[in-house]
Amino acid sequence: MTLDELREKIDHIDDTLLKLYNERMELVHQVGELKNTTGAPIYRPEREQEILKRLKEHNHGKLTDEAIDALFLEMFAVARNLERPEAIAYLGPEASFTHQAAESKFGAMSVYFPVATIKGVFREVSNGKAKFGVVPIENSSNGIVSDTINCLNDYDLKIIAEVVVEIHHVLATEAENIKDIERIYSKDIAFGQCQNFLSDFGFDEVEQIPVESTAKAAKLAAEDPQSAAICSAVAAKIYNLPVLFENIEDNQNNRTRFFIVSDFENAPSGNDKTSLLVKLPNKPGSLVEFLNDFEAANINLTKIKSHIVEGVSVFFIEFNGHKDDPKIKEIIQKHKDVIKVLGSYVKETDDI
Ligand SMILES: O=C(O)C(=O)C[C@]1(C(=O)O)C=C[C@@H](O)C=C1
Repeated sequence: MTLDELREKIDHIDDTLLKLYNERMELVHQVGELKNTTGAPIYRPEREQEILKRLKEHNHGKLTDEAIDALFLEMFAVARNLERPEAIAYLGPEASFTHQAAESKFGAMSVYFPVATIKGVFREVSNGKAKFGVVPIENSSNGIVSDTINCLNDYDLKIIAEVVVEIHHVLATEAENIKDIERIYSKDIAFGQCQNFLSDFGFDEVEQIPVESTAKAAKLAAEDPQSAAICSAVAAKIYNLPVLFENIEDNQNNRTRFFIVSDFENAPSGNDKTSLLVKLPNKPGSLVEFLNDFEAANINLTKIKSHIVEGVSVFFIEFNGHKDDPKIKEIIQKHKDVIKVLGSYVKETDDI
């Protein structure tokens, strides 16, 4: 076939796709009307998961699973906006990794606003200014984010989804030569994650200036030609800052996991994870006794971290399954005085 013939066929398929998209959105609109009369949540991660799973099973064409995710997640985001536009608060500033995490779930069409602190994100979702909040919970190199645990303890919001983002840093600068760089801006954690690069390239001697975020670092470096920023590629792009080195992090498998919080609970999807906070009495054996119940019920714990909340030792525990699964419900009921269920949500990852 000639190029013109191929393009003619593509045009025809695009017309059909457009018609089908509109037919789908017509139905979605009706779903939205139903939900808006009952007050049911618009975002149903477990339903989206079910659709994606079915499509991947039925797929015999050239599309990879990742391509199916990319195409359909964006379509779901458009659908949700049509049902009822809902704002998303994320730990800012713009172009932060949290912003990236938010966009990977809610697509390009949603209404986003950056909030300066994790507590602020929880506050804006609690007071209804945003329907969803996106906050980091842990990084593969730096561990758990205490502020997020504290807020999960203090606020009455639920974790409704998790997202994992691969963290890659770049060194971006207006300077033409490495020798001209007199200062490097970044977030303290990012400096920590790029130690090998900094010493291998002789930046040990260069002044390192910690700022609130890697996005802010990019902004400052764009205004100061004798400086550089350690930041994300997205932040460098936003501030028009040329990238000198890519992937400068020590651990090339550096990932951050984020939680999406909101004011509703998910129904089971068949592939869920649950997060809990447990405040156990300070007596020997109380943790073992608690964990034995999980073992006896054959529930696979995926995480257990101790943490201090307001001077009291608590455990942040995660396991496979949904809080309404009968065996899990029983354990939660048995320990209800010491447990706070933070949420059950579609499991996206095992290893962070
Ligand atoms: O099935 C629903 O509850 C819908 O709102 C429709 C739909 C979709 O586009 O298929 C949109 C948003 C939800 O997150 C899940 C699915």
